[in-house]
Amino acid sequence: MLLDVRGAEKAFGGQAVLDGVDLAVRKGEFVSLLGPSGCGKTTLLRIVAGLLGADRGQVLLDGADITGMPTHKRGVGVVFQSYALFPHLSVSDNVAFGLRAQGQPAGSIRQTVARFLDLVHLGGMASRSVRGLSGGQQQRVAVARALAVAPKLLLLDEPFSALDRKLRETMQIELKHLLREIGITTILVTHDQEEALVMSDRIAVMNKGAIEQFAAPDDIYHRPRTPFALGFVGHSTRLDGSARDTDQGVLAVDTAAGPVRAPGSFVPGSPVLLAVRPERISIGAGLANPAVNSIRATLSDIVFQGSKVHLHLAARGGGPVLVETNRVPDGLAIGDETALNWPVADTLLFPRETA
Ligand SMILES: Nc1ncnc2c1ncn2[C@@H]1O[C@H](COP(=O)(O)OP(=O)(O)OP(=O)(O)O)[C@@H](O)[C@H]1O
Repeated sequence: MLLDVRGAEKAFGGQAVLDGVDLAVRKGEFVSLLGPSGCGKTTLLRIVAGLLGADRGQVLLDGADITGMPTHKRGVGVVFQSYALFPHLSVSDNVAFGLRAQGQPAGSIRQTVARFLDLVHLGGMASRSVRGLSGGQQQRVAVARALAVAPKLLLLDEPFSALDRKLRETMQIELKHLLREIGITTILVTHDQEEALVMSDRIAVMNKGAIEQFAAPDDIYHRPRTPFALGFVGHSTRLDGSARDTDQGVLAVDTAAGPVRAPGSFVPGSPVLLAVRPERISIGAGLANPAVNSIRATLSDIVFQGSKVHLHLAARGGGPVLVETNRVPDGLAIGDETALNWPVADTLLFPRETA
Protein backbone atom coordinates (compact mmCIF):
# COMPACT_ATOMS: atom_id res chain seq x y z
CA MET A 1 0.00 0.00 0.00
CA LEU A 2 1.24 3.46 -0.80
CA LEU A 3 -1.12 5.15 1.64
CA ASP A 4 -2.50 3.58 4.77
CA VAL A 5 -4.85 5.56 7.00
CA ARG A 6 -5.64 3.65 10.18
CA GLY A 7 -8.45 4.47 12.56
CA ALA A 8 -8.65 8.20 11.77
CA GLU A 9 -10.95 9.99 14.19
CA LYS A 10 -11.80 13.67 14.17
CA ALA A 11 -14.37 15.73 16.05
CA PHE A 12 -15.17 19.42 15.85
CA GLY A 13 -16.75 20.97 18.94
CA GLY A 14 -17.67 17.56 20.33
CA GLN A 15 -19.29 16.50 17.03
CA ALA A 16 -17.64 13.42 15.47
CA VAL A 17 -16.79 14.06 11.81
CA LEU A 18 -14.60 11.00 11.20
CA ASP A 19 -15.46 7.87 13.08
CA GLY A 20 -12.35 5.67 12.96
CA VAL A 21 -11.77 5.60 9.20
CA ASP A 22 -9.38 3.10 7.56
CA LEU A 23 -8.27 3.74 3.98
CA ALA A 24 -5.58 1.79 2.13
CA VAL A 25 -4.61 2.99 -1.34
CA ARG A 26 -2.37 1.02 -3.69
CA LYS A 27 0.53 2.52 -5.60
CA GLY A 28 -0.62 4.03 -8.90
CA GLU A 29 -4.29 3.80 -7.98
CA PHE A 30 -6.91 6.54 -8.54
CA VAL A 31 -9.29 6.60 -5.58
CA SER A 32 -12.30 8.87 -5.04
CA LEU A 33 -13.83 9.81 -1.71
CA LEU A 34 -17.48 10.16 -2.68
CA GLY A 35 -20.27 11.32 -0.42
CA PRO A 36 -22.75 14.07 0.35
CA SER A 37 -21.81 17.45 1.77
CA GLY A 38 -20.64 17.18 5.36
CA CYS A 39 -19.81 13.43 5.37
CA GLY A 40 -16.16 14.14 6.24
CA LYS A 41 -14.38 13.60 2.93
CA THR A 42 -12.51 16.93 2.93
CA THR A 43 -11.57 16.39 6.56
CA LEU A 44 -10.06 13.00 5.65
CA LEU A 45 -8.17 14.53 2.70
CA ARG A 46 -6.82 17.33 4.90
CA ILE A 47 -5.60 14.78 7.45
CA VAL A 48 -3.77 12.90 4.67
CA ALA A 49 -2.29 16.19 3.43
CA GLY A 50 -1.17 17.17 6.93
CA LEU A 51 -3.28 20.33 6.84
CA LEU A 52 -5.25 19.04 9.81
CA GLY A 53 -4.33 16.72 12.68
CA ALA A 54 -6.49 13.70 13.51
CA ASP A 55 -7.61 13.26 17.13
CA ARG A 56 -6.68 9.61 16.88
CA GLY A 57 -5.25 7.28 14.24
CA GLN A 58 -2.22 7.02 11.99
CA VAL A 59 -1.24 7.98 8.45
CA LEU A 60 1.45 5.91 6.71
CA LEU A 61 2.92 6.86 3.34
CA ASP A 62 5.14 4.35 1.60
CA GLY A 63 5.50 2.50 4.89
CA ALA A 64 6.66 5.55 6.87
CA ASP A 65 4.55 7.01 9.69
CA ILE A 66 3.84 10.62 8.64
CA THR A 67 1.09 11.25 11.22
CA GLY A 68 2.79 14.26 12.81
CA MET A 69 4.76 15.44 9.79
CA PRO A 70 4.15 18.92 8.32
CA THR A 71 2.61 19.10 4.84
CA HIS A 72 5.70 20.29 2.98
CA LYS A 73 7.73 17.30 4.16
CA ARG A 74 5.14 14.66 3.28
CA GLY A 75 5.70 14.42 -0.46
CA VAL A 76 2.07 15.10 -1.31
CA GLY A 77 0.75 17.50 -3.95
CA VAL A 78 -2.60 19.19 -3.41
CA VAL A 79 -4.98 20.82 -5.91
CA PHE A 80 -7.69 22.80 -4.14
CA GLN A 81 -11.19 23.63 -5.32
CA SER A 82 -10.16 27.28 -5.70
CA TYR A 83 -6.78 26.27 -7.28
CA ALA A 84 -5.06 28.72 -4.85
CA LEU A 85 -2.68 30.03 -7.54
CA PHE A 86 -0.36 32.95 -6.76
CA PRO A 87 -2.17 35.73 -8.67
CA HIS A 88 0.85 38.04 -8.96
CA LEU A 89 3.04 35.34 -10.54
CA SER A 90 3.22 34.13 -14.14
CA VAL A 91 2.13 30.66 -15.22
CA SER A 92 5.71 29.35 -15.18
CA ASP A 93 6.55 31.00 -11.84
CA ASN A 94 3.49 29.34 -10.30
CA VAL A 95 4.67 25.95 -11.52
CA ALA A 96 8.27 26.69 -10.45
CA PHE A 97 7.26 27.75 -6.94
CA GLY A 98 7.65 24.42 -5.15
CA LEU A 99 10.84 23.57 -7.06
CA ARG A 100 12.44 26.86 -5.97
CA ALA A 101 11.34 26.23 -2.38
CA GLN A 102 13.15 22.88 -2.61
CA GLY A 103 16.29 24.79 -3.72
CA GLN A 104 16.63 23.03 -7.07
CA PRO A 105 19.09 24.51 -9.60
CA ALA A 106 17.67 27.01 -12.10
CA GLY A 107 18.42 24.87 -15.17
CA SER A 108 16.59 21.85 -13.86
CA ILE A 109 13.66 24.02 -12.71
CA ARG A 110 13.35 25.43 -16.25
CA GLN A 111 13.29 21.94 -17.73
CA THR A 112 10.76 20.57 -15.25
CA VAL A 113 8.45 23.57 -15.65
CA ALA A 114 8.57 23.26 -19.45
CA ARG A 115 7.84 19.54 -19.26
CA PHE A 116 4.79 19.91 -17.03
CA LEU A 117 3.42 22.91 -18.93
CA ASP A 118 3.65 20.81 -22.10
CA LEU A 119 1.90 17.92 -20.37
CA VAL A 120 -1.04 20.14 -19.44
CA HIS A 121 -1.04 21.84 -22.88
CA LEU A 122 0.04 25.24 -21.63
CA GLY A 123 3.46 25.26 -23.28
CA GLY A 124 2.76 28.51 -25.11
CA MET A 125 1.51 30.40 -22.07
CA ALA A 126 4.51 30.21 -19.73
CA SER A 127 5.02 33.95 -19.35
CA ARG A 128 1.33 34.91 -19.13
CA SER A 129 -0.08 36.16 -15.84
CA VAL A 130 -2.41 33.60 -14.24
CA ARG A 131 -4.94 36.40 -13.68
CA GLY A 132 -6.19 36.37 -17.25
CA LEU A 133 -6.56 32.61 -17.58
CA SER A 134 -9.85 30.75 -17.99
CA GLY A 135 -11.03 28.34 -15.27
CA GLY A 136 -9.82 25.31 -17.22
CA GLN A 137 -6.40 26.88 -17.80
CA GLN A 138 -6.07 27.82 -14.13
CA GLN A 139 -6.85 24.26 -13.19
CA ARG A 140 -4.13 23.02 -15.53
CA VAL A 141 -1.61 25.37 -13.88
CA ALA A 142 -2.65 24.10 -10.44
CA VAL A 143 -2.21 20.48 -11.59
CA ALA A 144 1.19 21.23 -13.17
CA ARG A 145 2.30 23.02 -9.99
CA ALA A 146 1.24 20.08 -7.81
CA LEU A 147 2.91 17.48 -10.06
CA ALA A 148 6.15 19.40 -10.73
CA VAL A 149 7.61 18.60 -7.30
CA ALA A 150 7.22 14.86 -8.04
CA PRO A 151 4.93 14.05 -5.11
CA LYS A 152 4.31 10.43 -4.07
CA LEU A 153 0.63 11.18 -3.77
CA LEU A 154 -1.66 13.71 -5.47
CA LEU A 155 -4.70 14.99 -3.59
CA LEU A 156 -7.52 16.68 -5.52
CA ASP A 157 -10.26 18.51 -3.59
CA GLU A 158 -13.28 19.02 -5.88
CA PRO A 159 -10.97 20.35 -8.64
CA PHE A 160 -13.66 20.47 -11.34
CA SER A 161 -16.41 22.27 -9.47
CA ALA A 162 -15.62 25.72 -10.91
CA LEU A 163 -15.83 24.48 -14.52
CA ASP A 164 -18.91 24.30 -16.71
CA ARG A 165 -20.27 20.87 -17.55
CA LYS A 166 -18.70 20.44 -20.99
CA LEU A 167 -15.25 21.58 -19.89
CA ARG A 168 -15.53 19.51 -16.71
CA GLU A 169 -16.10 16.34 -18.72
CA THR A 170 -13.18 17.11 -21.04
CA MET A 171 -10.85 17.92 -18.14
CA GLN A 172 -11.84 14.76 -16.25
CA ILE A 173 -10.83 12.52 -19.15
CA GLU A 174 -7.71 14.57 -19.91
CA LEU A 175 -6.54 14.55 -16.30
CA LYS A 176 -7.28 10.86 -15.90
CA HIS A 177 -5.07 10.07 -18.90
CA LEU A 178 -2.30 12.42 -17.77
CA LEU A 179 -2.20 10.95 -14.25
CA ARG A 180 -2.21 7.42 -15.59
CA GLU A 181 0.66 8.30 -17.92
CA ILE A 182 2.68 9.67 -15.02
CA GLY A 183 1.58 6.72 -12.87
CA ILE A 184 0.92 8.84 -9.80
CA THR A 185 -1.31 7.65 -6.94
CA THR A 186 -4.26 10.04 -6.61
CA ILE A 187 -7.11 10.70 -4.18
CA LEU A 188 -10.03 12.82 -5.38
CA VAL A 189 -12.71 14.32 -3.15
CA THR A 190 -16.06 14.71 -4.90
CA HIS A 191 -19.79 14.67 -4.25
CA ASP A 192 -20.41 13.98 -7.96
CA GLN A 193 -21.01 10.29 -8.63
CA GLU A 194 -20.48 10.65 -12.40
CA GLU A 195 -17.07 12.16 -11.77
CA ALA A 196 -16.13 9.37 -9.38
CA LEU A 197 -17.37 6.71 -11.84
CA VAL A 198 -15.47 8.24 -14.78
CA MET A 199 -12.15 8.71 -13.01
CA SER A 200 -11.67 6.09 -10.34
CA ASP A 201 -10.12 2.66 -10.03
CA ARG A 202 -11.89 2.44 -6.67
CA ILE A 203 -14.47 4.59 -4.92
CA ALA A 204 -14.83 5.01 -1.16
CA VAL A 205 -18.49 5.83 -0.54
CA MET A 206 -18.64 7.94 2.63
CA ASN A 207 -21.61 8.57 4.87
CA LYS A 208 -21.63 10.33 8.24
CA GLY A 209 -17.91 10.05 8.90
CA ALA A 210 -17.50 6.42 7.82
CA ILE A 211 -16.64 4.56 4.61
CA GLU A 212 -19.66 2.36 3.78
CA GLN A 213 -18.08 0.66 0.77
CA PHE A 214 -14.66 0.81 -0.88
CA ALA A 215 -14.68 -0.97 -4.23
CA ALA A 216 -14.39 -0.63 -8.01
CA PRO A 217 -17.12 1.52 -9.64
CA ASP A 218 -18.63 -1.52 -11.33
CA ASP A 219 -18.78 -3.38 -8.04
CA ILE A 220 -20.48 -0.52 -6.22
CA TYR A 221 -23.06 -0.17 -9.00
CA HIS A 222 -23.88 -3.88 -9.31
CA ARG A 223 -23.21 -4.99 -5.74
CA PRO A 224 -23.86 -2.04 -3.42
CA ARG A 225 -23.27 -3.18 0.15
CA THR A 226 -25.64 -0.77 1.85
CA PRO A 227 -28.85 1.09 0.93
CA PHE A 228 -26.83 4.32 1.15
CA ALA A 229 -24.28 3.13 -1.45
CA LEU A 230 -27.19 1.93 -3.62
CA GLY A 231 -28.83 5.35 -3.46
CA PHE A 232 -25.71 7.44 -3.88
CA VAL A 233 -24.36 5.69 -7.00
CA GLY A 234 -26.79 5.33 -9.90
CA HIS A 235 -30.57 5.12 -10.01
CA SER A 236 -32.69 2.28 -8.66
CA THR A 237 -36.22 1.22 -7.89
CA ARG A 238 -36.82 0.30 -4.25
CA LEU A 239 -39.53 -1.96 -2.92
CA ASP A 240 -40.19 -2.41 0.80
CA GLY A 241 -41.21 -5.89 1.78
CA SER A 242 -41.38 -8.60 4.36
CA ALA A 243 -39.34 -11.84 4.09
CA ARG A 244 -41.45 -14.97 3.59
CA ASP A 245 -39.24 -18.04 3.09
CA THR A 246 -35.97 -19.12 1.52
CA ASP A 247 -35.71 -21.88 -1.04
CA GLN A 248 -32.32 -22.88 -2.51
CA GLY A 249 -30.75 -19.53 -1.67
CA VAL A 250 -33.63 -17.48 -3.06
CA LEU A 251 -35.79 -15.45 -0.68
CA ALA A 252 -39.47 -14.87 -1.42
CA VAL A 253 -40.59 -11.42 -0.29
CA ASP A 254 -44.09 -10.01 0.02
CA THR A 255 -44.32 -6.43 -1.24
CA ALA A 256 -47.24 -4.09 -1.89
CA ALA A 257 -46.61 -4.71 -5.61
CA GLY A 258 -46.89 -8.49 -5.16
CA PRO A 259 -44.41 -11.31 -4.46
CA VAL A 260 -40.81 -10.65 -5.51
CA ARG A 261 -37.78 -12.97 -5.19
CA ALA A 262 -34.14 -12.13 -4.54
CA PRO A 263 -30.93 -14.09 -3.96
CA GLY A 264 -30.29 -14.22 -0.22
CA SER A 265 -31.89 -15.23 2.99
CA PHE A 266 -33.65 -13.60 5.95
CA VAL A 267 -35.63 -14.82 8.92
CA PRO A 268 -39.33 -15.01 7.91
CA GLY A 269 -41.13 -11.80 8.81
CA SER A 270 -37.97 -9.60 8.68
CA PRO A 271 -38.44 -6.17 7.10
CA VAL A 272 -36.34 -6.06 3.92
CA LEU A 273 -35.57 -3.62 1.13
CA LEU A 274 -35.43 -4.86 -2.47
CA ALA A 275 -33.87 -2.88 -5.28
CA VAL A 276 -33.28 -3.17 -9.00
CA ARG A 277 -31.28 -1.01 -11.42
CA PRO A 278 -33.36 0.66 -14.16
CA GLU A 279 -31.65 -0.98 -17.14
CA ARG A 280 -32.35 -4.47 -15.78
CA ILE A 281 -36.14 -4.06 -16.05
CA SER A 282 -37.89 -4.87 -19.30
CA ILE A 283 -41.43 -4.13 -20.37
CA GLY A 284 -43.61 -6.85 -21.77
CA ALA A 285 -46.11 -9.55 -20.95
CA GLY A 286 -46.29 -10.92 -17.40
CA LEU A 287 -44.09 -13.99 -16.95
CA ALA A 288 -44.60 -17.03 -14.75
CA ASN A 289 -40.90 -17.87 -14.68
CA PRO A 290 -39.26 -18.64 -11.31
CA ALA A 291 -36.05 -16.92 -12.46
CA VAL A 292 -37.86 -13.67 -13.34
CA ASN A 293 -39.68 -11.18 -11.14
CA SER A 294 -42.82 -9.68 -12.63
CA ILE A 295 -44.95 -6.84 -11.28
CA ARG A 296 -47.52 -4.54 -12.83
CA ALA A 297 -47.17 -0.76 -13.05
CA THR A 298 -48.74 2.25 -14.73
CA LEU A 299 -46.68 4.54 -16.96
CA SER A 300 -46.67 8.10 -15.63
CA ASP A 301 -43.90 9.87 -17.55
CA ILE A 302 -41.44 9.48 -20.41
CA VAL A 303 -38.17 11.39 -20.13
CA PHE A 304 -35.73 11.46 -23.06
CA GLN A 305 -32.10 11.35 -21.93
CA GLY A 306 -30.46 11.54 -25.36
CA SER A 307 -29.36 8.00 -26.21
CA LYS A 308 -31.60 6.50 -23.50
CA VAL A 309 -35.20 6.92 -22.38
CA HIS A 310 -36.35 6.90 -18.76
CA LEU A 311 -39.83 5.55 -18.14
CA HIS A 312 -41.35 6.54 -14.81
CA LEU A 313 -44.06 4.22 -13.57
CA ALA A 314 -46.16 3.66 -10.46
CA ALA A 315 -46.18 0.07 -9.25
CA ARG A 316 -49.58 -1.44 -8.55
CA GLY A 317 -50.00 -1.00 -4.80
CA GLY A 318 -46.44 0.26 -4.50
CA GLY A 319 -44.16 3.20 -5.10
CA PRO A 320 -42.30 4.67 -8.08
CA VAL A 321 -40.45 2.48 -10.59
CA LEU A 322 -37.75 3.65 -13.00
CA VAL A 323 -37.02 1.81 -16.24
CA GLU A 324 -34.18 2.72 -18.59
CA THR A 325 -34.59 1.62 -22.17
CA ASN A 326 -33.40 2.48 -25.68
CA ARG A 327 -36.84 3.41 -26.96
CA VAL A 328 -40.44 3.58 -25.82
CA PRO A 329 -42.15 0.24 -26.60
CA ASP A 330 -44.68 0.47 -29.46
CA GLY A 331 -48.19 1.21 -28.33
CA LEU A 332 -47.26 2.12 -24.74
CA ALA A 333 -48.74 5.47 -23.68
CA ILE A 334 -48.91 7.43 -20.45
CA GLY A 335 -51.68 6.02 -18.26
CA ASP A 336 -51.28 2.45 -19.59
CA GLU A 337 -50.70 -0.41 -17.20
CA THR A 338 -47.99 -2.89 -18.21
CA ALA A 339 -45.97 -5.80 -16.84
CA LEU A 340 -42.38 -5.18 -15.73
CA ASN A 341 -39.93 -8.08 -15.66
CA TRP A 342 -36.41 -8.44 -14.32
CA PRO A 343 -34.16 -11.37 -13.42
CA VAL A 344 -34.35 -12.59 -9.83
CA ALA A 345 -30.53 -12.71 -9.96
CA ASP A 346 -30.43 -8.91 -10.51
CA THR A 347 -32.57 -8.16 -7.47
CA LEU A 348 -30.63 -6.56 -4.62
CA LEU A 349 -31.62 -7.37 -1.05
CA PHE A 350 -30.93 -5.37 2.12
CA PRO A 351 -32.18 -5.38 5.68
CA ARG A 352 -34.70 -2.57 6.12
CA GLU A 353 -34.47 -0.15 9.00
CA THR A 354 -37.80 0.34 10.64
CA ALA A 355 -38.46 3.43 12.72
N1 LIG B 1 -12.49 23.57 10.98
C1 LIG B 1 -13.74 23.15 11.28
N2 LIG B 1 -14.36 23.56 12.39
C2 LIG B 1 -15.60 23.12 12.72
N3 LIG B 1 -16.30 22.25 11.97
C3 LIG B 1 -15.74 21.79 10.84
C4 LIG B 1 -14.42 22.21 10.43
N4 LIG B 1 -14.13 21.59 9.26
C5 LIG B 1 -15.21 20.83 8.96
N5 LIG B 1 -16.16 20.94 9.90
C6 LIG B 1 -17.46 20.23 9.91
O1 LIG B 1 -17.20 18.85 9.73
C7 LIG B 1 -18.17 18.25 8.89
C8 LIG B 1 -17.49 17.55 7.74
O2 LIG B 1 -16.83 18.51 6.93
P1 LIG B 1 -16.07 18.12 5.60
O3 LIG B 1 -15.59 19.39 4.98
O4 LIG B 1 -15.08 17.08 5.86
O5 LIG B 1 -17.26 17.52 4.75
P2 LIG B 1 -17.29 17.17 3.22
O6 LIG B 1 -17.80 15.78 3.15
O7 LIG B 1 -15.99 17.43 2.58
O8 LIG B 1 -18.40 18.14 2.68
P3 LIG B 1 -18.30 19.26 1.55
O9 LIG B 1 -18.47 18.54 0.25
O10 LIG B 1 -19.47 20.14 1.88
O11 LIG B 1 -16.98 19.93 1.72
C9 LIG B 1 -19.09 19.36 8.47
O12 LIG B 1 -20.25 19.30 9.26
C10 LIG B 1 -18.32 20.61 8.73
O13 LIG B 1 -19.18 21.67 9.05
